[in-house]
Amino acid sequence: MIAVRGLSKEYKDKYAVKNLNFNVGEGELFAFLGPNGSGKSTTIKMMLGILEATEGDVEILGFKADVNNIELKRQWSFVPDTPDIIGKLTGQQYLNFVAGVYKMPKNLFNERVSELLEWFDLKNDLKTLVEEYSHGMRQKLVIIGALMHEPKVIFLDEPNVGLDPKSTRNLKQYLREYTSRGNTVFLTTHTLSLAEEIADRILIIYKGEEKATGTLDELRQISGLAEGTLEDVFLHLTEEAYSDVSNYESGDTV
Ligand SMILES: Nc1ncnc2c1ncn2[C@@H]1O[C@H](COP(=O)(O)OP(=O)(O)OP(=O)(O)O)[C@@H](O)[C@H]1O
Repeated sequence: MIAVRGLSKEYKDKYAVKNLNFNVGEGELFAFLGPNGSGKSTTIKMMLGILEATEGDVEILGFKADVNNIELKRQWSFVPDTPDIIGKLTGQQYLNFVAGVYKMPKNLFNERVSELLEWFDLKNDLKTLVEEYSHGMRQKLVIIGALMHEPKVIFLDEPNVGLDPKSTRNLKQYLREYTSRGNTVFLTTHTLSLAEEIADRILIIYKGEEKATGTLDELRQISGLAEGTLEDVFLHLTEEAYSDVSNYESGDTV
């Protein structure tokens, strides 16, 4: 479903992402984790064809990533880390607009949207202007818009930011059911418990480079923490990122 080969991005003389290689299979929920600034957003943007790679290739559903490939775009969608929607639309108008872009038949649209509105508890807010929505409500509306045409592949960049506990739980359950129907999820999150709960495989990126990839059990083996949580494993594998703080001595200027 997704194949990434030798993917790199260089800014001036610094690599934001260096030589990433991985595959994500049909029906797989793949979590892409890393500390702040490790290269996650840069990688997603290159995977979607929004940002040009310095080196390497990405294939989604067998096609080279290209935002202008409309046929391919109907088969994937993207939930960005900030839910920017035109505020002057109501929730219903936004969903109608997205359905038009994806050319969804009306009865399929009605069926899917009412199901998703139940899942994400937004059905009483559709007549409200988006500019009056809270952050979490906007996030849920973007998620519904991205899921309603049931794309074969969905990319979610920190989708749970701003969601309340019930919505986060519903999102987790929905994504599991979604992959059980053969669809593929590519997820970034800083909420390691969420990834631990639902991911089939996990890639940890650090300073632009792959640190480890595998199931949680495989990551435990790689890190030598047989009983560790994903948080233990993650902090161990990205130790330098956190131990930098302990190198600070009083009297140092920052
Ligand atoms: N336009 C740019 N010009 C120069 N450097 C950039 C640019 N965009 C990103 N970077 C650098 O690339 C690196 C990776 O950034 P990126 O946004 O991909 O990280 P991230 O893992 O998504 O971080 P976060 O978890 O904070 O969202 C960082 O060092 C960042 O400063």
